[in-house]
Amino acid sequence: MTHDLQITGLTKSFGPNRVLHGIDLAIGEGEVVGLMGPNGAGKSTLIKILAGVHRADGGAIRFGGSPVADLASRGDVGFIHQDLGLVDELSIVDNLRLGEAPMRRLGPLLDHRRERAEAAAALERVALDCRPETLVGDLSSGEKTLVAVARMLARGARLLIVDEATSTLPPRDALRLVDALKRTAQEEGATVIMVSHKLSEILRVTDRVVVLLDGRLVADQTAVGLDHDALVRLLVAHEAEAADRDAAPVTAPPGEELLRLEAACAGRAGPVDLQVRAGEIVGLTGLPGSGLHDVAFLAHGALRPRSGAVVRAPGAASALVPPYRERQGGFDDHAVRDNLTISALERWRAPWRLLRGGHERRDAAAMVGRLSVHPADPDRHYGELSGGNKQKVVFGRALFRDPRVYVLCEPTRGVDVPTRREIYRLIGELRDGGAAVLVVSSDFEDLLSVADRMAVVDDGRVGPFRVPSDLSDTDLEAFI
Ligand SMILES: Nc1ncnc2c1ncn2[C@@H]1O[C@H](COP(=O)(O)OP(=O)(O)OP(=O)(O)O)[C@@H](O)[C@H]1O
Repeated sequence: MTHDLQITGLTKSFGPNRVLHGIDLAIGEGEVVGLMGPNGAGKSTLIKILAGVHRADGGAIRFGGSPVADLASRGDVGFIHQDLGLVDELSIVDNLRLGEAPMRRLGPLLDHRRERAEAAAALERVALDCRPETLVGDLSSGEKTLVAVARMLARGARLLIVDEATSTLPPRDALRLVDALKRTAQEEGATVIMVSHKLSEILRVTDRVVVLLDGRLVADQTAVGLDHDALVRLLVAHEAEAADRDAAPVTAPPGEELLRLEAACAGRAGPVDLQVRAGEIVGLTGLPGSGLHDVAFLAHGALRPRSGAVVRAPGAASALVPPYRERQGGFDDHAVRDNLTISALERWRAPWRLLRGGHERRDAAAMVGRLSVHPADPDRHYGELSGGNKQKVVFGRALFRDPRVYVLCEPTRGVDVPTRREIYRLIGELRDGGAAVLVVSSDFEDLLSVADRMAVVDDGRVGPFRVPSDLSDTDLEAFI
């Protein structure tokens, strides 16, 4: 059978909220299609309908010419989400075989040799140079994603649907993954649908770009000849502004020191020496496992130093945007408003400890507007927001605390292009308002856009600082 996918007139509402307005999309065998669009556009909802998590209200899905309700539990379709469904404590070969009948030689004798040989062949298909006996827990996040892809391919997947799997990966791992997907399409004729906000990935590997906006398909065009600016225009539907890298000029020299780490050690970080002054944005980048986020937790005070010291100027409070909004982000069953204001309730306290509910509501609504949270309804449950919109709420919560020190981990993870710019602008505003800002991001493009000086964290230590505008293309390649 063929493995082309045809979606016609697909609709979906959550309560009164229509999220997909009749999507028509046909994807041919062997195509690599980038599915893009702003936060809350309906991309994940579409993928979740294909995966059988949600049921469409109307429309039809045909796969290989036959009508299907969804593509769940089909061997020839593989879904890759951020949760890869791998078991860290098992080897690669055991993970590849998980849920399958063991290979046997004769009677009860197991054929481990054949299992290993097949695992090695599966790893070769995704260009992962690891021994099949390696424990999955010892792999980097990118390597784990490649194992998940290898498992799908080994089970006969011909259509791979990849939903923001690269947003938590460092650049080098993200490139390995998208290149592996491209190769399976080119060499094996597999079809790939890839949801991503990362323009460079989309431009690197896709044949075609499809854009969703407010639940409607607003653009569907070949990626051939598409460059960065044209893609941005397609996404933001207006003239591309100056390249992100040119943003945020330094306005005033930094002032007093607000945060200092002195040979501080905690978790995987240390010893770290670092100063951040008022009116300055300091950027740190690094690979997962480098201790990057532990430096952030130390700086914020979420990790106590086991040796050395973390010193903040008297009265200088700190706010943290944590790196993993799924686990550390917010309270799913509470309103967006509560999630925004919870860490700063003192702002709205009246005498006798009463909360000025009206002021709180008004300010939360203004923050929802300022960060373009979609839908713009502070009473909506946080758990109902799309991933990128959750990220905006977590950012807004830090802004409400209005501290003098900000520690922002992965501040743009999963956010769309216009919001990424808005967040860069806000970070610039914090600096210009006299805050000390530490941006900790495995996406070094964040730092190129906002940081006044930046360094790489490796093996828990902070390397030499560089000014982003002084970095040559060779320096940038070294970052990737
Ligand atoms: N379980 C749910 N209940 C109610 N509304 C929901 C639910 N899931 C999604 N929505 C709403 O559907 C809309 C589309 O969300 P979806 O997650 O599909 O967006 P997205 O394009 O994937 O965004 P992002 O880029 O931020 O991940 C949003 O307005 C979201 O609030």
